[in-house]
Amino acid sequence: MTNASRLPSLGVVRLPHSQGLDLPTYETAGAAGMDLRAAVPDDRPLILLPGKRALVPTGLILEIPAGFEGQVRPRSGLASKHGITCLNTPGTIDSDYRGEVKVLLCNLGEEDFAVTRGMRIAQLVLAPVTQLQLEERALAGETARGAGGFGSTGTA
Ligand SMILES: O=c1ccn([C@H]2C[C@H](O)[C@@H](COP(=O)(O)OP(=O)(O)OP(=O)(O)O)O2)c(=O)[nH]1
Repeated sequence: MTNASRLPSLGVVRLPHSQGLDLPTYETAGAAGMDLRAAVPDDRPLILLPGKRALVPTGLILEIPAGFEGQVRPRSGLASKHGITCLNTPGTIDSDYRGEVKVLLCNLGEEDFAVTRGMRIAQLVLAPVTQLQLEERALAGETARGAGGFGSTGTA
């Protein structure tokens, strides 16, 4: 049995505008994220002006197994070379979401950036999530930290 066949499966549906594009892929054996591709038209790249944002279609619907989420994260190369990031990073893909996965790209660089068809624009990390039940209490239990936070332990 290979490693891949032991993994829980991630369902994927290709919408018409992503036909012909490669599915998201783990680029290396140990990659945490699979790269998501832009499903923009071949003849109409999306031009992202400096300081602007755009919801970029992937043309994919995912069926993430219950107990997991998808995190849409920026690619560090695009960020360091062009200032391209995901505005809402990490974007959350809920396991019960059945709409098209989109990537909220933002151009923090100084130059126009062209998003072309098939460009690997972000990465999807699947992660386990836990839901807990909220239980209202009159007082919070005591701890050594108490209400200290936001730098209360210093930096040295
Ligand atoms: O980068 C993202 C973030 C979210 N989504 C989709 C999947 C997610 O399950 C849904 C809702 O996302 P979220 O909960 O972050 O958005 P919201 O603003 O709280 O909207 P809602 O009221 O629909 O939950 O939108 C994306 O396609 N890309």
